[in-house]
This record gives sequence, C-alpha cells and structure tokens, in this order.
Amino acid sequence: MDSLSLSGICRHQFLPITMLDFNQSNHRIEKAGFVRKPEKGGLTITQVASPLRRPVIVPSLDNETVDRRDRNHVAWTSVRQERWEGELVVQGEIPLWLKGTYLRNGPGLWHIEDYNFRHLFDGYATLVKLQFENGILIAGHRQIESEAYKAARKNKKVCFREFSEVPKYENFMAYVGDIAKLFSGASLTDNANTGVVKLGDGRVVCLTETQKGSLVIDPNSLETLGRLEYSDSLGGLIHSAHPIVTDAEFLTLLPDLVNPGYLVVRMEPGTNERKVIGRVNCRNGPAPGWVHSFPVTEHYVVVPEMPLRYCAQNLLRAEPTPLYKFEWRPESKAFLHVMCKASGKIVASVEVPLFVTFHFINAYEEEEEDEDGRVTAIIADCCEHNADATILDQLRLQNLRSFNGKDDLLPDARVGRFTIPLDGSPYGKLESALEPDEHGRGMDMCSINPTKLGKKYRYAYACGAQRPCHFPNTLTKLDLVKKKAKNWHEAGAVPSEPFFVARPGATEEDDGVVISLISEKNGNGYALLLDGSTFEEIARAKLPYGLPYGLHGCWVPKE
Ligand SMILES: CC(=O)/C=C/C=C(C)/C=C/C1=C(C)CCCC1(C)C
Ligand SMILES: CC(/C=C/C=O)=C\C=C\C=O
Ligand SMILES: [Fe+2]
Repeated sequence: MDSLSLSGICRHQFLPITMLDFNQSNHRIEKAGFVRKPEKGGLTITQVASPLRRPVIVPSLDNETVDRRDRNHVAWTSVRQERWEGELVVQGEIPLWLKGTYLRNGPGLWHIEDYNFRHLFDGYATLVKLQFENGILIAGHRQIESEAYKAARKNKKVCFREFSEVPKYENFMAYVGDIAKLFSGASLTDNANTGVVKLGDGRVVCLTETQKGSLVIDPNSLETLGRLEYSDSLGGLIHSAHPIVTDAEFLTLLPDLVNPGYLVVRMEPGTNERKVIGRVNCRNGPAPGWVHSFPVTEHYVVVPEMPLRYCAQNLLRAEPTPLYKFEWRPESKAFLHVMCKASGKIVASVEVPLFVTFHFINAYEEEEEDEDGRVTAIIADCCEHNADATILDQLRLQNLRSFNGKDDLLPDARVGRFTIPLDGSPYGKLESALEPDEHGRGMDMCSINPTKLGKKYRYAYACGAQRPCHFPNTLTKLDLVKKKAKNWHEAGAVPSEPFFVARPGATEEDDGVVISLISEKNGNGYALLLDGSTFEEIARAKLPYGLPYGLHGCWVPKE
C-alpha cells in the first residue's frame, strides 16, 4: 500500500518522534527518537529499542505529510498517515479485567490532493483500535480500503457520491451517466465511515448508510477484508447507519424511497441473508424520514418517521443544499411506529411532536405496576436537536474549523423522551428526560450498558457541552432516574463518543469503564478511561499524534 498523498511540504528531513512524552517516570526514555523518513510511496514501521516491556513501534511519517496543526484543530484535520501501531504508555491503571479491543470508526481524511471536502461525514474512513490486555495498551489506526477510497487515491479525485461530495463532471453527458448509475447504486459510495459492529458470528463490520458500504475488517490488523454481500434479494440501496446488533441477531431498517416506508429486517449470525420481519408504510409522504438510527425494546422495533426526509431531488443535485440529501418537511409531521418483532404486526403508530435526532439512546416497555405487568407504553429516548435540522449544516468542516473559542454556536440539544401509548391513542408525547442545562444543552454520541438494550435503564453516556462551544465538548454521564448529569471537560479538547464497557460479572448498571479518544487543542491526543460509576479518570495514554474526530465504536472482547 502506498503512502497517503497529502499535499504540502514537510519541513523536516528527519522527523522527530519525541519518546519522552510517552513514558512514565519509571520507564523513561531519555532521548528523542529520530526516524529517517521513508522512500516516497513507502510506509515503514520502525521498531525502536525501548526499556518498555514491549517494543514501541514508531511510525515513519510520510514525506508528503503536511502538518496542519497551526491552522486547524486536529479533530478536523485529516489523519497524518495511512496507518500506525504501537504500545502507549499509560498514566494511571488500566483495570486488569479489561481484555479486548475497542474499535472506533469515523471519517478521518477530508481531502484528496488539494481538493478539500465540505462536510464532516464526507471523510474517508479511519479505523482506530485500542487493544487492552494485562494493563497494557496497544493502539493503532488504519484507513479503510473501500472502493471509494482506493479510486480516489488512484485517480486523485472523488469518484463516488459521498455524503455531500459528488464526482466532478467533465460535461453534461458525464452527469447524465452518473445519474443513471445512481439508480443502480453503482455511483454511491462504499466509504464505511460511520460505525463498526461485531456480529454474533465474530465478523467485524464497518458501516455507512449505503448497503454497499458494509465492509468486513480484521479487528487486530485493521485490514479491510472485503465487502459483506447481502445474499438476499431485498434490494434497496440504503439502510440505517446503526443496526441493532446482539449475539443473536442483526436488525436494521431499509427505507423505501419509491413507496415511502421501511422494511424491518433481521439477519442471523453466520448468514448474509436478511429476512423481512415486516413493513411500515409512512403515514405521510413524499418520502420516508431519515433513519440514521432507531431503537428497540425487548419485543418491539420502533420505527421513526422524522420530518427530516430523504429527498430524491437533492439526491440528484451536483451541488449540495443546506440539508444535503434531505429536506425539512414539517407538514409531513412526525410519527413513531411500533412493530412486534415476533409477528411483524404494527401495534402502535402515533403522531409525535416534530423532532430531529441522529441517535436513539435506548427504549423499553413501561409496565403497569399491578401483577398483570401489562405493557402500557413504550419509552424511547434520543439525542434530540430541538426539532432543528440546522445541526446538519453546523457539521460542515468550514464551520467546525472556524471556531474562535468565544462564540456559542452549538445549537441546543436534549435527551428527548418519547412516550408511545399502546392503548390505541393517536398521539405520543415528547419531553426532556432531564433539564438540558445539566449537560450544557449539548447532547449527542451516546452509549449505554449493552445488557440494558431494550430494557428499563438508568444510565447513559454521551457528549454534552461546556459553553461557549461549537461542538459537543464534554463527556457526560446521565442519571435518568435522578435526572442529573456529571460532566468531564478539558479546555479546547474534542472528545469522541464515550463508550461503556461493562466489567464481566458486574451487577450494577454502571460498573465498568468508559472509553473515549480525545483530540487536544495543541494537536496531541490521548485515549481516556473513566470509571463508569464515579466518572473519574482512571487512566490516560498519550498517542504519538492527535487523531481526527471519530464517530462510533464497538467492543471486541478477548475470548
Ligand atoms: C458519517 C455519517 O454519519 C453518515 C454518512 C452518510 C452517508 C455517507 C450517506 C450517503 C447517502 C448517499 C451517498 C446517497 C443516498 C442518500 C444517503 C444515504 C444520504
Ligand atoms: C457528531 C454528531 C452531532 C453532533 C452535534 O451535536 C453527529 C454524528 C452523527 C453521525 O453519526
Ligand atoms: Fe451515528
């Protein structure tokens, strides 16, 4: 594989890698390590002798790497090099029970040659790993080798339709040809930059919202192994970015843009065949609402019909609109549909207040308190952007990069709690689950204890805001019973999704650790471990260089 083709001039003949920063006082390396830069196009991984128990693997930086730290926050700056792996020095203690790999996916490369992408979600996928064992931490990152990424590298231009980027057309006929390919899906991206999941059969899959962007990776080497080809004939081109994945199943939604509605489908471990559980017809057109994610309870799938709807016209455009492939349709209203997982029957379909969410947090069945324990309602929680879709445009790179540290630019968000009655009433409720000021009125990128999936739960972890800010900048533990939040914040730092890993054998919901990767203001970065219960720091480990912001992660336990 050749090196990243990042435009710019590297000022150093020899690239300093300062080892001092990485080492605790009892394992101190006294000298900075210098690594000769590799031949053009090559990527060398050099092992440097070190007094650590395991060698530190120091990457050679690419001769075309540009250091953009002085211009942009590292969170919004393309990853420096194609891949790196090495042991990190840990400050604090990693619990010995923490054995496995945290994987985090996200868009980490936002330019090709000197062409800069527009939107956070356009970037080519960068996969990061943190491998924990016996208190030791090996980290690494690697670009996912989607067809879209490989073609862009080879042809030095965008070749597929990304979230907002489209290939540049030489002439009108080229545009028409591309539109034809859009209908077959051939021109859509497979840049799997949104999330990563471990299927019940052990396969680890990176995902985006196009079905073709379901790529199987090796969780150790981070190598891209190939595409997960769905063997059914359900067709469609897109799906939810966030399937619900357990050891027993993979559930997702396939929006139908032609006859507005959604197929609810299920895939068993060890197969590539999705089977239809049922179909939801939209209550209103002209198109289904965007389903970036959806929640489930133990027995039901909740299908959201947001007023932020897919838009065929916007799909065809060469230049993006402020809402990209979507449009805001308040007159189409908002609905939540509840489908029984076992029968595929719709047991409720209620109108709810207008809402905007990327991420549902969890849902559960509310039972009557008598001994019948009849389910009276479904409760579904989400990171809700106060029915304001402008958050999507707020995530344009230009906005993210132009923050002056003073203006308070992040639109308000909250934990939106829906109550969906199951008694046939036509309306559902939407309220704030806790006072949004508890978390600075920022709210997104959530996780829960996975044993609480679909069940009554108390805690969630997410990113909130310490204002003034333009992006969620705290790690926040939400107590949804006491309606309180505890916030972690470091000035100028951008933390990624706090990911909860339960301690094996735990009986308390918050007994575990929370993992996040922090991009610092000064261009550095570190992995952070917080105690899931106290929400105090238990360990951090500096990375050799700061990494770009990433979206979603998963945990692959060591067997
Ligand atoms: C990164 C993230 O959260 C979302 C990424 C979404 C993508 C790449 C969506 C792509 C799409 C197309 C390329 C055409 C069809 C519509 C849509 C699914 C928005
Ligand atoms: C990062 C984000 C929203 C932040 C705003 O509060 C949304 C990410 C969506 C895709 O996974
Ligand atoms: Fe997401």
